[in-house]
Amino acid sequence: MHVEQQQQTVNNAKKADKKRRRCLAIIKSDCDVSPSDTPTVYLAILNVGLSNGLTEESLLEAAAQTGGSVSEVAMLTGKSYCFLVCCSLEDSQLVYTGMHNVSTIGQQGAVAYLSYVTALPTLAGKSEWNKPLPSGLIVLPDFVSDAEEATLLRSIAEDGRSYEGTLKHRHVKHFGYEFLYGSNNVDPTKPLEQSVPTACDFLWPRLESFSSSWDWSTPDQLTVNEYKPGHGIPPHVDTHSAFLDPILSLSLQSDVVMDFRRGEAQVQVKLPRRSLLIMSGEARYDWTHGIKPKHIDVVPTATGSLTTQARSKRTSLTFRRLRRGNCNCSYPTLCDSQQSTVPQELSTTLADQAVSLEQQNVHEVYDKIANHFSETRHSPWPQVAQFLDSFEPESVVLDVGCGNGKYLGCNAHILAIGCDRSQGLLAVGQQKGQNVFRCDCLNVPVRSSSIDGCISIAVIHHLASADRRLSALREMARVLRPGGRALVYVWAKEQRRNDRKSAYLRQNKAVNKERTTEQEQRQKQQHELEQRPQDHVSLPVHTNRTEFQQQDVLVPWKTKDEQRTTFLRYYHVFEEHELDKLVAQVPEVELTKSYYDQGNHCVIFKKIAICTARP
Ligand SMILES: O=C(O)CCC(=O)C(=O)O
Ligand SMILES: [Fe+2]
Repeated sequence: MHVEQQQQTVNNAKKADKKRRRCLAIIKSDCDVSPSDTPTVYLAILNVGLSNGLTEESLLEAAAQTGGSVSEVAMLTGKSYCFLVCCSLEDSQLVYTGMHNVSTIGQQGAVAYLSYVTALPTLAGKSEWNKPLPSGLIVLPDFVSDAEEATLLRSIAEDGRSYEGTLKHRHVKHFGYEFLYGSNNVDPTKPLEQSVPTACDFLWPRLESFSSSWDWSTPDQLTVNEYKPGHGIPPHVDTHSAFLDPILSLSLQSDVVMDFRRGEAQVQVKLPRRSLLIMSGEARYDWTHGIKPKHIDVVPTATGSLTTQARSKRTSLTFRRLRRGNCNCSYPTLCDSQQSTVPQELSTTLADQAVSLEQQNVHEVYDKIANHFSETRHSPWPQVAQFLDSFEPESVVLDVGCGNGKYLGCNAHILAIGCDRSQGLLAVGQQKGQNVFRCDCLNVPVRSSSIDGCISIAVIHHLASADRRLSALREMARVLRPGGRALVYVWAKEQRRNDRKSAYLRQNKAVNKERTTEQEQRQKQQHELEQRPQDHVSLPVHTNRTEFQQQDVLVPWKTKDEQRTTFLRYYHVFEEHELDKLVAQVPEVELTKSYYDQGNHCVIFKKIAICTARP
């Protein structure tokens, strides 16, 4: 190493040390946490936290890259630090060396400084445990004895005729009816040969005293889940139309912590070994439940402090009764029987109202938000830039729906022209001297078969009917010369691939949440009401940074000015292969590539060189 480089490394370490000391002083005064000179399983992550855009997911991702296992994350509202509990001292050391003064995390990519600390702050996570339980949720401790636990486990293990399967994170077995994970439902016409084992019968009389709150009837379906330490179950609601209320879950062999969520609210519930969980009413219908895939849980002690608890193998018995019909609960949000409009009807209504809906909730909105929107759109997506680079010099390439024209300067060797509906967005490009003109993507004033290439990035998902989306593709096909190529991006309904969230989902919710005061929240709701399509079909307003529940939605855009007005933009988010199928309906082109890129479905197609000579 050169002397200069050595000097730089030393300086860098000194600087990091100084910053770390400053951060440690803050956590000492904020929450009385002291550093430890020797390794502990508790790590303070300094300089990054909820206040500068760090998410639990991105922190866990960075920690996982060091090879060390983490059992708990404690994020503190409004703080630029947070804490990790590692599974062992070795894990803690791996995370420490892998991340200290190395990892740049959080929304602004700040460097993380790490320090071992003697304990978690008492306030961290503790408030998690002081929340009221979701209404309708009951945990009955010691519902079965040790001996009964053993009997139940034996009877379940002995049964060879039940339906078994292994999911990614756990082993399952069904009695009475098979739960089909593909459709998240049961087939009531196909009872299994083996019904719920009679060895479970002693449980039902014990429930009599509670049954006044529900229409109690003996369960006819049992799902046995076996979790090894580190296994979990993703947050879900048991399909409303599949099962009645309540749902019971008996925990055997190990304690575990279950997370209940409703919107932004999250409640952790400890399920002790041999306890019975009853989910009824709101807890059954309106909250999701799930178990994080961890080895160790952080749980409250009798004295109210927090401690860690290693999981062992856990077997849960979930007892349910089939519904056989539609659900008419009063919690429509998660109810599969009560989705706001039947999709077929909705698409017909949308088609009828497409022009005015697009006018009000696309064109007018983009004209109003043009400047702010443009500020947030500067870096070209790499695969789009790569497509533009694949054209020969002097090629003519049209960007349909070019917005602020960020792709027009990507390849200096081609002639890039752009068009857009929004005058406001075009003005941004015009100021930069770009070749842009105003038109609708359904009527592009360009001669047929005249250009070499086309791109259309995040445009046709703003068209409110399948016919109109198809027409936009036809228009691109028309203007391409034979052999010309087009690239189209649309937003995907699915914002997660291979267990990885798209950038859209990964962006921190906490930051936005913190900025939203109650007054702003009220204002937002007011604006949303004003911006809702007045004479239009009622579309759901999507919650940003969450998965899409429907394909046709209104997505809020909040301006940055003092008013912080919320505008609603109409989107049709695409299912997998939906775009491919549209392309297949355009006879002049062939699909050359179809892929998924960061929450978007993307296609490349080519105009076929049709022989037009007649005999
Ligand atoms: O393991 C548990 O207690 C819950 C299982 C569960 O939620 C399910 O199978 O739907
Ligand atoms: Fe469940």
